[in-house]
Amino acid sequence: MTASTNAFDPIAFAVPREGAPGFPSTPFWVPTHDYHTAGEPFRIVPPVDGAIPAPTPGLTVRARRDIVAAPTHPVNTLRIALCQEPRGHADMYGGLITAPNDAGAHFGVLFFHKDGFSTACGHGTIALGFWAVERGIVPAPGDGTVDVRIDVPSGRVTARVTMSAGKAVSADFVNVPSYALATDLPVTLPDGRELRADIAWGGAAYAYVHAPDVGLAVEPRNHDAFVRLGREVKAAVGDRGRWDGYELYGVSFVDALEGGEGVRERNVVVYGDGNVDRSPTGSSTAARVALLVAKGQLAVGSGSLENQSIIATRFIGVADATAPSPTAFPAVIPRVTGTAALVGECRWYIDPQDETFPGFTFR
Ligand SMILES: O=C(O)[C@H]1NCC[C@@H]1O
Repeated sequence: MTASTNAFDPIAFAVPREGAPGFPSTPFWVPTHDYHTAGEPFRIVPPVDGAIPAPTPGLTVRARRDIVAAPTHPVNTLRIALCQEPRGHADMYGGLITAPNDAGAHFGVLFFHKDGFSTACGHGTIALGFWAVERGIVPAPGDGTVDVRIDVPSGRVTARVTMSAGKAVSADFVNVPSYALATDLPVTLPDGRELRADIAWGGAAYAYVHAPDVGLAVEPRNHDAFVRLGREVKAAVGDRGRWDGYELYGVSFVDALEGGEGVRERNVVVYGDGNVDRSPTGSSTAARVALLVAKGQLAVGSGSLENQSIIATRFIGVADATAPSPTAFPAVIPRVTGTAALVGECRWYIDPQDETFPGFTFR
């Protein structure tokens, strides 16, 4: 197998170009650094030469996202090749490192999953904090904290990495302003069942449903049922879940946990088209914090949300500050704490002549 590592530079493609070349017709290799955050995969595609690209004046990460999301765009084809089978699976997730909006951030990222490019990703931000200090992209002290500033489609976020004895041990995802969009919306499932949903924004819009209302415990054995219900709730919420030009991204099925300090919940988020988050979902935890503040169950600067995932990993969410709100509900700056870990370094061979190219999934 002979193929150049540098045959395809996806970052160079994430700019508007007249007559831009399409996807390469010959095979090439793509290196990735693969992490998990609370069990959720995060496949990082670093720049081909290792150096963070310089900003393109006037071109934001949000604009780059909208460019590469076009169905025939070569970076969209690369997303499918890296995310779907045979190199990934229906619940794979990752991020392609790109230029920041300006010199105020260390780098930008285009988040991707099996269905497209998302606007927000808390678990990915936490993984990127670990990646940036472990790769020396952002210098870190042996002990203490360091802020990794990252431009994402929803705005500028921070991964505040805590270091101990030279190792990254946890990271805070400090999000864009987050706020409730609606509470107690009636939702009718295809079988006629009536539910109530709250909607909130944490860089992406989420609907929150009580898991007991659909008769399911938030446990791995129920994941297929949650996939079906997630799709049904998303369709039933419809345009009522649209915000900032984007459709409802995910549905969180929430169960209250007994005892302990503060608010304790276990949830599973079904995002995109039926994708199951193994982590508690960072951006949804952030939106949930804002929702709990709106409902008087958390306060800015006091109290916390312990948010567990379907596999019982956890994030801790707090509201650090208030922010101007574009809705009738209060806006807050949420901070969500979790941990990530390297699981491998890969070198993927992409052959456009392969019979399964660019990829496939069963759902
Ligand atoms: O943690 C998060 O915010 C992301 N995890 C998968 C779905 C979301 O984008």
